[in-house]
Amino acid sequence: MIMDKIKERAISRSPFCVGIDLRMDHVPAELQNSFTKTSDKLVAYAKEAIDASKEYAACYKVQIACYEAEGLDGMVAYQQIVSYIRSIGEIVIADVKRGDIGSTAGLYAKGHLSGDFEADVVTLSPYMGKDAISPYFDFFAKDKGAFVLAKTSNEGSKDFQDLIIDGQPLYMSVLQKLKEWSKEIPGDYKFSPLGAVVGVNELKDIKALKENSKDTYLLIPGYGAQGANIEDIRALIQENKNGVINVSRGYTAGIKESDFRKVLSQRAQQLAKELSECIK
Ligand SMILES: O=c1ccn([C@@H]2O[C@H](COP(=O)(O)O)[C@@H](O)[C@H]2O)c(=O)[nH]1
Repeated sequence: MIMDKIKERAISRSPFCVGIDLRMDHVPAELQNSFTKTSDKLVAYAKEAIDASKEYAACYKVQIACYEAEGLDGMVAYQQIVSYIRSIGEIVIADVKRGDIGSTAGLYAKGHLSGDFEADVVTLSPYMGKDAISPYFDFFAKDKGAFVLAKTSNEGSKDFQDLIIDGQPLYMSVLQKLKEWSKEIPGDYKFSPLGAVVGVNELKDIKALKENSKDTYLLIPGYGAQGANIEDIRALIQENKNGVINVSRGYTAGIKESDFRKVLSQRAQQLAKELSECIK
């Protein structure tokens, strides 16, 4: 199943989850000048970034906000980038952070796990509870999955996620619910298709967190641009190597050199090397 596939690639390549979070000012001059349409510029740079990293990537994560911000043409780029990643046999996480009542969740599930915008995995918010998550289960039989926000990497994660309820932080209850709900998901897998997003930037009770995320596959954001380091991530990932690490801006942003292909390739290689330390 999907999380096991991501794990296999994390082991055989590296645990680098390549973030394709492109802003227009990330696109190098050569590509800016070669195309007129925003979508063509974004897709051209995305393909360069994907091709330069595919040897090392466990999976890709595409942040939909980057493309929504560019309007209709941005969404054309989003669609082409997501389908390009799948067309070359790579795994794509749609970072869409959805969460709504069941009937609406079913539509989001259909929209992002099939059809024009088909990805392999989506990110979801658990705030609205089980009926906002369970409509995605129907797609898990088709080798799809979801990463549910448990403890996010931003400072504001403490506002709600750290609230002590029944003697433990709320994010711990999210992890426990994911384990409970996973028992209802049929299929032959080691890691449930229901994974969790856990950032290490604002973590306190790592021991309890590890206890509650033993059998859950993790998507770990926050490395580099947001300040998380290798040691923090090493302390979170367990012996069963239960996680991938996302880097977005640290890979694609701020390349001024005309030889941007070389820089992408160097960065991909370097990030893969660094991040591999987290699962040694
Ligand atoms: O807790 C979270 C959940 C999601 N994100 C997303 O991950 C990337 C991080 O980008 P960087 O440039 O590597 O900081 C971005 O798409 C966020 O929306 C997160 O950072 N933290």
